[in-house]
Amino acid sequence: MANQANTPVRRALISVSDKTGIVDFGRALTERGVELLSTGGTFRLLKENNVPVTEVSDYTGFPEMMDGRVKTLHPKIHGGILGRRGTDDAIMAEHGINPIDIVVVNLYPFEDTVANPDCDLATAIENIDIGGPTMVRAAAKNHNDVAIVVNASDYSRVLKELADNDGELTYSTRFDLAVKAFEHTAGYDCAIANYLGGRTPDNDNADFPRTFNAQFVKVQDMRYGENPHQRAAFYAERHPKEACVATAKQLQGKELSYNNVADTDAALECVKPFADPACVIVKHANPCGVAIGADILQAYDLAFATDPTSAFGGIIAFNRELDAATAKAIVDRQFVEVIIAPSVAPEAVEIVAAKKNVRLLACGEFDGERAQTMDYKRVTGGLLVQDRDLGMVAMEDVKVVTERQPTEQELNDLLFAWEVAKYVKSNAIVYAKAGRTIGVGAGQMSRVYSAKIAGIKAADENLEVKGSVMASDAFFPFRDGIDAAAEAGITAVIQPGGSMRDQEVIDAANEHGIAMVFTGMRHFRH
Ligand SMILES: NC(=O)c1ncn([C@@H]2O[C@H](COP(=O)(O)O)[C@@H](O)[C@H]2O)c1NC=O
Repeated sequence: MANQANTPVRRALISVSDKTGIVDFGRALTERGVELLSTGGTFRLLKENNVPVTEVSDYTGFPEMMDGRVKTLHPKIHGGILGRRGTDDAIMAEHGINPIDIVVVNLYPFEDTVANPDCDLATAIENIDIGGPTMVRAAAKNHNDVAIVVNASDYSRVLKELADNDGELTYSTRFDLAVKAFEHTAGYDCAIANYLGGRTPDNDNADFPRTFNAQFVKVQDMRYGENPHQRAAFYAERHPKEACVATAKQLQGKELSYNNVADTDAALECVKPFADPACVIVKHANPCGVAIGADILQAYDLAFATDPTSAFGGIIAFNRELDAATAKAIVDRQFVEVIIAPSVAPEAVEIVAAKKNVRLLACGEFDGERAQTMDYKRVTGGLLVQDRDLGMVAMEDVKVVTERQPTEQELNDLLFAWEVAKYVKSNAIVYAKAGRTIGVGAGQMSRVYSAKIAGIKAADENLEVKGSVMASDAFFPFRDGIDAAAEAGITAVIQPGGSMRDQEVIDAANEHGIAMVFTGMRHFRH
């Protein structure tokens, strides 16, 4: 039966690696009359700061030994934590075990240790905390009577509650702290299993451990998933390494939906690599308009003009602060689900407020630097794990394979189109001219149809394909794609190359006077 009553805090065990705030917290506990027990380093720090404290070894009668491998692993400690008040009182008294009412522990910094490329196995193993998680789990299990604090950010909350409740903690706080504690040790064990599981005789592959252990933290429950009959929630990494939708600040608007999150991610990822002011408009995970400009207003106008039909209800991402003029252009012109930018000018916030449902997000600055994290894709019964596609060719990496060299303008447009194609679902064909998309063909099962669709869309919006360049996310298996491009007026092509029939494709380009470059890198996206 859960003990829903408040429980008094009379004795604390404090053993922390990260000693941030511990002196103040320990002192505040003693000022409430709480008796402190503490391990070597923590004990010394508290004592140096004149906080009354007893060393665990004095209490147990056993010294810390084996270079700290055994400090708190003693029945007088674990009995004091695990003993059920009211049930185990007699046995505790018989063995001189005093109840410990609050455990304050954070663990050896295993993840930080192994993040150092010079860390060897012996160092990693010494940084696997044993006594700490044992106490954390014991206290969390016995949350009926004991509180467990694993994070310095909870010190003030605990002190406030003790002050408000005459030195007692409520059941809901103890339960919440206990769940946090199990989440903490679960994450800790994930890191250990991943590290060691990438170094076994049968799996010497540090980046792909024998079991895949990950921890994500819930950001929000969602009304539904991709469709209304699917349940959904959004989870984030504990420490995302770059600006992203998971940590973006929502300044206004309705709650983000499942599809909003997915599409906002697609838009933000696509806009990040551009150095010039850029705008990406995404619909159903594909960019339907992308442009760079002198400023983001010009970029937005050009991106919108690619495909105003699809931009309706789209997601718009920028790589510069959203200013008032651009905000006004958007809200005056179109229905938009989400706008995301590194920051939003106060006047722009006011302008978007006129459309109260529009979700407005500020994700923080990004400078083109991307973290090499993993991408996951669920399949029935399994999980595909791969590097994020951060590969990108530079101007000097591309190889001209045709008789005609691309002009400087064509080369700039080719690289622009190539950058966009990377974020278009395969088969991806992008027509571009002067730093803007002219037509996007996405997600077709044959490359030639993606090219046809890019052309149809451009024609529908009265955009002239003639004089544009074309990017293809993978090689052309036959010359038909080049023939179709020539007919549409494409003057230059960028593609990975590598087809059995590359020569046939090059010959076709030469026949049409098209300049073609190979990147040697493919960008499928499914
Ligand atoms: N071995 C033990 O019995 C043990 N008991 C507590 N610890 C850890 O020792 C650290 C604190 O040590 P110190 O107070 O000596 O700086 C904490 O991270 C705590 O989780 C232990 N260390 C590792 O297992």
